[in-house]
Amino acid sequence: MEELQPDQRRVYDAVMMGESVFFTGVAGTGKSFLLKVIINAIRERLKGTDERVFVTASTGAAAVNIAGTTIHSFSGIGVGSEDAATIAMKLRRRKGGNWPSCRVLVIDEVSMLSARLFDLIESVARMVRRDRRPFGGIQVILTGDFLQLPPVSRDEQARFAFEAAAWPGVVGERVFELTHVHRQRDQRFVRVLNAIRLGQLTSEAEAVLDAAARNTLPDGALPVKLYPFRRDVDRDNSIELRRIDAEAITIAGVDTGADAQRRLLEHCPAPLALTLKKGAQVMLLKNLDVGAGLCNGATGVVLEIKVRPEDLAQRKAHVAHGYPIVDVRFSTGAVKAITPEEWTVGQPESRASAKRRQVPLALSWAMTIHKCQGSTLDMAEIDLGNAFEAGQAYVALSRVRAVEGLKLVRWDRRAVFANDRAVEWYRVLRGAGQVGPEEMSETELDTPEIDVDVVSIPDSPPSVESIQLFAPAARQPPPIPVEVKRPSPDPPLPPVLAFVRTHLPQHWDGAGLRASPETAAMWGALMRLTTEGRPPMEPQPQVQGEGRRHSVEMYLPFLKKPHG
Ligand SMILES: Nc1ncnc2c1ncn2[C@@H]1O[C@H](COP(=O)(O)OP(=O)(O)OP(=O)(O)O)[C@@H](O)[C@H]1O
Repeated sequence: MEELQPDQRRVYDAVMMGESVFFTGVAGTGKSFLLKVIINAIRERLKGTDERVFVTASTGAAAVNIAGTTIHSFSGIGVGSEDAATIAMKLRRRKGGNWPSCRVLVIDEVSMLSARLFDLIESVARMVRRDRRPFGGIQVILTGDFLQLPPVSRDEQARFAFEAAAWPGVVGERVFELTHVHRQRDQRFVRVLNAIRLGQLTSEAEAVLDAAARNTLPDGALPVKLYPFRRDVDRDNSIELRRIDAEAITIAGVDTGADAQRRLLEHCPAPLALTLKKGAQVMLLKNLDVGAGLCNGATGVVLEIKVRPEDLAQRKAHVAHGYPIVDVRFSTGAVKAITPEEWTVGQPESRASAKRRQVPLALSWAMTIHKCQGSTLDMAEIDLGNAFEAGQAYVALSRVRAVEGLKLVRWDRRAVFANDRAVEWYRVLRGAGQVGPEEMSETELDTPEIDVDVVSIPDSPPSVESIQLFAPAARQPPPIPVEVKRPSPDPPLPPVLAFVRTHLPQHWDGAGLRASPETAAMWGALMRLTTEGRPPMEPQPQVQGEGRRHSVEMYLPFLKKPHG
C-alpha cells in the first residue's frame, strides 16, 4: 500500500471497517491520492465476489480523473429531471441497473453535486434495493471540498450536498478533514491560501497576491494561463499555435467501447483531435514518472513529432503501434519521448466502459479554472479579472506548488470570495470537533499576537513550558521576538502545545532569540531534537478557543501527547 499520512490513514481505516464517510480538506491535502488508494484496496477486497465498488464523480472531468463514470450515469437518474419513484420503476425493468451489485459507491467531487440530486440518488438507491437504510445499505465514500467550485446548477442558488435531507443519515459523524498539505511546502503560502479559501483577504494574503501581480516569472518559464472562461482559453491557445511558423500536425486519437460511456470521453483531458506544431507549449496529462517530474500537469515544449511511415505524406497522424512519438523538452530540462496512452471511463471490470488512446498532451498556453480543479501546476499566470464563482480564485491560486510560480494578471480583489454557507458549515464542523487543524491559521492571521504554549516535552532537557510568539507575519528568524516563560505549574497549562513550522523556519537554531541564554539553549535543544535523526515535525494543531488568543495544539511525532 502507498505511504499514507496519519490523517489519511484514519479515513482509510474507517473505510476498511465498512463505514460510510465523507472526507474533505483544503486543496492539495491528498484527497484524490487517498481516494485512489482506497479504491484499489476495496477492489482487492471484493475480488472474486459478486459485489462491486462503483467509482463515480459529480462531473465528467472529475470522473475521467479517477477512471470512473458520472454519478448521473451510474445511478440511472440521467439529467435528474424525473422523480425518484419514476426512475426506480424504470430501473427495475432493467434489473435495477447498477444498484443491486453495488456494495460500495464512491462519489468524488461531491462538493459539486447539488443537494437535490444527492437526495434523488439516495432515494432511488433505497427504492431499487428495497432497503430502507441510507443508500439502501450501500457503503458510500464521499469526498470533495465545499470551498472549491460549487455545484453547477441552473438554479441561482444550488444547495450543497451537506444541505441534503439525506446527508446526516448517510455520513453522520463520520466526517474527516485531511490537514497536511502536500502540494505546497511554504507554510506562509499555505496560510494565505487557507485564508483565501474562506474568502478572507487578510493583510498577509494581500501582500502575497500584490507581490504575485508584480512577479516576473523566470526566463524560459512556461506558465499555464488560467481563465474563468473557456472562450479566453481557446483564443489564447489558437493564437499562440498560429504564431508558430511550423507545420501543424493533427493527431487523431482512437475511441473504443460502449456508446453510453463514449460520450463521457468528451470530458477526457486529451482531445480526440490534437493539433501540435514543433515549438508548441504542451502539458503532460498522465503521471509517467512522478519521481522524475513527469507528472500530470508538467509543462514543456514540443521538439519533434514522429509519425508512422504511412502518415508521413499527410498533415494528419494516426494513433497506432506506439505512434506518433512526440519529443518534449519539459521545464525541468528533461527531454522525453511521449507515446500514446489510454484513458478509461466507466467501470473497468465490466463491458460498460470506453477508452481513448491519444498522446497524453494538450496545448497548455491556457486552460479554464474549472478544468484545472484537481491538478497541480508548476507555474501559472492567472487572470482573475472575470472571476464569477465563489471559490474560483482559490481553486486557481492553489494549483501552484510555490508562490514563485505564480503571476497574477488583472488582479482584482473582488475575485476573492467564498460561499457563506460553506464557510459556516466548516465553522460548525470544526466547533463540533470533527475536523482538525490547519484551519486555525486563517483565523489567527490578522491577530497581531499569538500566544503559544509549549508544555512538557518528555525527554528533552530542560522542558519548555510556555512560549509566546509575537509578530506572526515575521518570516525570517532574527526579527522574531520570542519570550519563553518559566514553568507555571499552577494552574496547569493547557495540554501541549505549540507552534512551530508555520511561523518559524524549521532549521532555525534559535539565533536572534530575545530571551535569556538558558531559554535560547532550550530552544536550540528543541530545534536540534526535531532536526537530528528524528522525523520532521508535522504540526497537527487544533484550535482551542476563539478570538485573539489561540492556544494551538499540535504534536511533534516523537512526543507523547499528554492527556491522551
Ligand atoms: N501520502 C502522500 N504521499 C505522497 N504524496 C502525496 C500524498 N498525498 C498526496 N500526495 C501528493 O500531493 C499532491 C496533491 O494531492 P491531491 O491532488 O490528491 O490533493 P487534493 O486534496 O485532491 O487536491 P485538490 O483539492 O486541489 O484536488 C499530489 O501531487 C499527490 O500525489
